[in-house]
Amino acid sequence: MTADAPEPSDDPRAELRRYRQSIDNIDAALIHLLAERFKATQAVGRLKAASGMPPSDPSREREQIARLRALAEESHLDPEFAEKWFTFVVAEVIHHHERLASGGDDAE
Ligand SMILES: C=C(O[C@@H]1C=C(C(=O)O)C=C[C@H]1O)C(=O)O
Repeated sequence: MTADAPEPSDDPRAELRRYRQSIDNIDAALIHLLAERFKATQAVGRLKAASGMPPSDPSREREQIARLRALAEESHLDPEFAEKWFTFVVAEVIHHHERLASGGDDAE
């Protein structure tokens, strides 16, 4: 995905507004993507709870981190940031899985 820079203008406030429209669209897309990701991970959590699998899978996470760091480098995004983002999200996922494993519901 690329966000084209708005045409430079002699009205910096208008230029700022156009950048912010792109930022708002990107933030909305990220929220939708995260919601879909959590739907998928909640389904995994229910499957694991029903079949006695542990909430976390460190070897899978290591593979994901290696993949995401490589993707980040290709995309000129800081790989450290990509890993921090992933670790933050997975911690929340595992928290949900632990709740499901102890018989809790899967409300967010
Ligand atoms: C979703 C899973 O459970 C956990 C959460 C992961 C994730 O959010 O990507 C990855 C591995 C597991 O620690 C899974 O095992 O696939």
